Amino acid sequence: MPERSFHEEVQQLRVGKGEVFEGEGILAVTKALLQSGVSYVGGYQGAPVSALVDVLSDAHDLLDELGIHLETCANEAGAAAMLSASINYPIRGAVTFKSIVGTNVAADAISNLASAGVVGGSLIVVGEDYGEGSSIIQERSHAIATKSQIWLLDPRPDLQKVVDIVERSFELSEASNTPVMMELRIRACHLSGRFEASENRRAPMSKRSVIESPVFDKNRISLPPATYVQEKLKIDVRYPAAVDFVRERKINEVFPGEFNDIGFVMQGGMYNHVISALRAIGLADDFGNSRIPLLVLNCVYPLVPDEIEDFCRDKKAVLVIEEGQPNYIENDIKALISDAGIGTKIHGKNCLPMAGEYVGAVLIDGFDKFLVRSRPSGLDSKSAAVAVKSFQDNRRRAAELLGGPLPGRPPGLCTGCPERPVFSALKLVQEQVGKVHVSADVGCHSFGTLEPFKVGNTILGYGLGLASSVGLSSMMKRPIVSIMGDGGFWHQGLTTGVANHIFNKDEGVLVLLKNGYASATGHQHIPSTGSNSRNQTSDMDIEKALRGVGVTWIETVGSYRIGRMITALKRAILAQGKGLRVIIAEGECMLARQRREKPAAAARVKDGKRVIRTKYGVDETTCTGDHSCIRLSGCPTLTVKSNPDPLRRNPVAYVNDGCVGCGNCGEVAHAAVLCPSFYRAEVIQNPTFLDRTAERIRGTFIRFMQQRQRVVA
Ligand SMILES: O=C(O)C(=O)Cc1c[nH]c2ccccc12
Repeated sequence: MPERSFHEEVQQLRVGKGEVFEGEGILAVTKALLQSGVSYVGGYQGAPVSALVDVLSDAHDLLDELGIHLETCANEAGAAAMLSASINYPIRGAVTFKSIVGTNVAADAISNLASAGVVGGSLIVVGEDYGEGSSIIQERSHAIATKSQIWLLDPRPDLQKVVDIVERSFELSEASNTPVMMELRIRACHLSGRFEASENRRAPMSKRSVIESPVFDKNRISLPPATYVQEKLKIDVRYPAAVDFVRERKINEVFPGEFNDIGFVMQGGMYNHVISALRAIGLADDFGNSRIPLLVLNCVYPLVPDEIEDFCRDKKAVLVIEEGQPNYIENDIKALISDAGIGTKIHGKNCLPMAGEYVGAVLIDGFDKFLVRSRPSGLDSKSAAVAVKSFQDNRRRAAELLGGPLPGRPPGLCTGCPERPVFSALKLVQEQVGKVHVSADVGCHSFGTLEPFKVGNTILGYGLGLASSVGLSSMMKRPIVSIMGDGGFWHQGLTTGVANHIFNKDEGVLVLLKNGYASATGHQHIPSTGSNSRNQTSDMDIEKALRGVGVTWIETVGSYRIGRMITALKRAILAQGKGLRVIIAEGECMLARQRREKPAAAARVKDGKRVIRTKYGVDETTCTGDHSCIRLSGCPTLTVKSNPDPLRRNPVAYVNDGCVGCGNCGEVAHAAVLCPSFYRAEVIQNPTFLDRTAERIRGTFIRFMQQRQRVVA
């Protein structure tokens, strides 16, 4: 089961016309898709739109009733390719994935789709994973839209607006025969709110109302000479049609203010941040009314020239608020204003930083710079400056009180994670065979590159650990050890990594971490889970797939068996000349396992049944306080506490109550011949008569021995 279940929330997707829908951004998007009459939906999970894929999966009964096909895709390329259904047929569809990395994976299909053009509305909902909460490369989706000439919507984060923009997207797509992309930033995906719903619409063509005969149109094939015509169509027909639609349907919004000789033009997605920053310096009220006129671009590509000109014409200065780089929108607006012969001074990245998320404090600094440069009439520049200064003083004071920067908190593996012992083993085996280059991959295991393991020299993309090793492997003295999760394996790694490695007869070691899910994105099911998102069993198996493409050297080791893992790694590393050696490290994701087992154990305890929980601990009198166990583990429950011995000052290691009893700390201590201070305890709830009797006997014996010790002492 994925990390979050939306079984209750999806009931709201049935609400009808005039009813109020309350919930999260991603649920609102789903409802808007149903109201738009889509025939098919799909996607590949990734922050911040993982939960959108989960919502669609949890809503599969309703989707079925409406005749909507749902596909949980192998990767983003597969998801984008689904939109081909709308090239020849007037059917609407939507797919979702994260950007920018997911959009990169999808780029081939997006280019082909954009060139062929569509007759049915096609929407790509991208999670714009940019800024301080992001997990990936800092790039924008804007370039993807402009280079393929597909339209980019960036709705103001308000659920009614988001729903409206989804519905308009399909109309825009159909009016301009072009797929549309809608970017949702991290915070917008998880924004809660309400909107007035309308009825879900059944599509005229769907799996409940099938297409009688296929359409063939050679002009829709992406091959020359059609591709030459398609490029001309993009420029001469589709682009102007999109501009007209955006203008006529008033996709962008103007909010008047009182200081009319200045204004802000912003990406729609920036609106909430801008308003709260303005409010903090007294330039917006508590209801979100700005005193500075605003042009909010819910469509950031294409721009509507006359809208921009009309907004700017009577103003002496305008600030463009555009997050990330390069400053595409600002440069386009400068060109438009210059071509129109308008004298307005356009500011942007000269006041705001070129890179990084525009959080409140960043915006306030930028507004300050803009107001100083533009000197709007009627605004008491002193009062704004005073507000800005008091805000900046507070920040400075907070920094002083902290006395220094806060310690960094790199992400790490969860308590009991089956990947931790594998990284401990990889660290330990290098003491025996020498240092190896480790080619890391995307997934939870990418945290193996950070403290305390620091195992992993490069990361090149999802499922690309093995593929990225082959440029270097023939030049390395020792084999490269590549890492791949089962998520990455099915997303990309089987073909680009494994098959290609065998085909080229490359040398190397692959450690395949099989935890059963796409864990980092929220435990979505993958072929090696054993069932799909609808819980239909699947009989797909990594080992069979490996053998199918010609891998013969395969060893499966339980993830927590560090001694065995070291032996297997050593064997694989030393088997030079044997091609690809694969070690499958098998151990279910502990987070998923705990989510399943904890409620079951709690229910058994409640029923009065006997339940045993294993917990590890450190004998504080034996611990020397050198903390080598912590350096080889990084388990969040393995921490320190004051040394109870008044003669020793080093804090001792300590296992807190979060321990799930995976046994890694003890195994590591044993494999590394570290120290004998780890013990394993069994915590018995609802003990039986036998348990109590055994406990009494043990207690009596221990007390007897302790008394003897005191006598001897
Ligand atoms: O969900 C995330 O944060 C990820 O980075 C995972 C991910 C999903 N699709 C991808 C495509 C390329 C690289 C990473 C991912």
